[in-house]
Amino acid sequence: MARGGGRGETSRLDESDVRVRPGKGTRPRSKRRPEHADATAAMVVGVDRGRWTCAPDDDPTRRVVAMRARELGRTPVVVGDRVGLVGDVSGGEDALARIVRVAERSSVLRRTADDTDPYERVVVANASHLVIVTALADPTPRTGFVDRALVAAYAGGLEPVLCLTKADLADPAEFAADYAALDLAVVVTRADQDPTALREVVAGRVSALIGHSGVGKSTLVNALVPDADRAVGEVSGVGKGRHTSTSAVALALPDHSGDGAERSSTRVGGWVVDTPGIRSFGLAHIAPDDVVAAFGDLAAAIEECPRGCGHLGPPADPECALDAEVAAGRLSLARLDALRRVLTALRTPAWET
Ligand SMILES: Nc1nc2c(ncn2[C@@H]2O[C@H](COP(=O)(O)OP(=O)(O)OP(=O)(O)O)[C@@H](O)[C@H]2O)c(=O)[nH]1
Ligand SMILES: [Zn+2]
Repeated sequence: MARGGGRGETSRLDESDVRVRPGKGTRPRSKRRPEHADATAAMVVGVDRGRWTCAPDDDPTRRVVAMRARELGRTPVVVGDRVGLVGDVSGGEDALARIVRVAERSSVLRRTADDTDPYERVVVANASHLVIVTALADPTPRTGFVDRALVAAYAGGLEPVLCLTKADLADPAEFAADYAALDLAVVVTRADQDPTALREVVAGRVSALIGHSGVGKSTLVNALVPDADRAVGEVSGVGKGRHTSTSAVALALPDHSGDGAERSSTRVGGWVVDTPGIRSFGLAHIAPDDVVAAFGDLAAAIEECPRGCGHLGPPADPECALDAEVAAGRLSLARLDALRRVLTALRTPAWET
């Protein structure tokens, strides 16, 4: 399921503190895995100044604050990471546990400050879906942002979902049509109606939500997570909103499995990771092949492309094998056009989107 920066290589691709040279893999750090057979399995739900807040699998409604065990060195630990905890995992007021293990990641959502930033930063690990939130109006939707988010999702092993908000202000048909050929789930929401379709997307899994300021992401998060209390319409950087508006946090969805009495008080119905800090994605470290690889059937086709093919077709890539796929009737032109528009985002600086 993991694609691109997925399983098996993520442990060496995710170093947030280390300079990453494009095109040259960093050496895998020798993993000293301490024998903490009794470690408590948990998921990281928040990070704040050297303290990680974790939700143990045996009771994900409990919150355990932990530090990183010294033997992990500077191994990055981010929201969504699956960790092993030892020490005081009671979750009591002054309790402090230690993270002794970080599992390999099945997906990574990365951001950089901009495309020239030499640092890659993983902000969310192990999310299966990336919900790209865009308003249909107020603010005007930007395909550039969506395309860059799609690249980040495909390359990081997340399944993208397009969430079009403020449907009371504009018709979603035209904007959605731009993406229809990508086989991507599109959900449409408006604040005066329950986001039922989105609930179904996020139920029982870990999803990351991203979107520009003002698109209505907090409104959605509050609808999905009744006690989330995300500040709506607050200007970032002012008062109480400031702290909550900068770092990713995983919020537990109510558990709707089983009915009534059967429902357990120690279960959650999935997680949504709100990412207020992410406004853009640095794509400098992503190759066109990483994106195409996310489209299973096309991965084999591009093996016929010349070396270094950017898959954009003529004039940039006149010998791209994807054109032959269209000619042979194995790929629709609409799908190829949509894919190429996303690939173009790789070549477009963030400030032009
Ligand atoms: N007309 C309309 N307005 C909406 C809808 N959803 C949210 N809004 C309004 O849009 C504004 C921004 O909504 P937020 O939920 O704060 O948006 P956000 O994306 O979280 O923005 P930040 O808090 O800046 O990150 C608020 O004034 C909301 O009331 C909608 O479906 N329709
Ligand atoms: Zn090609």
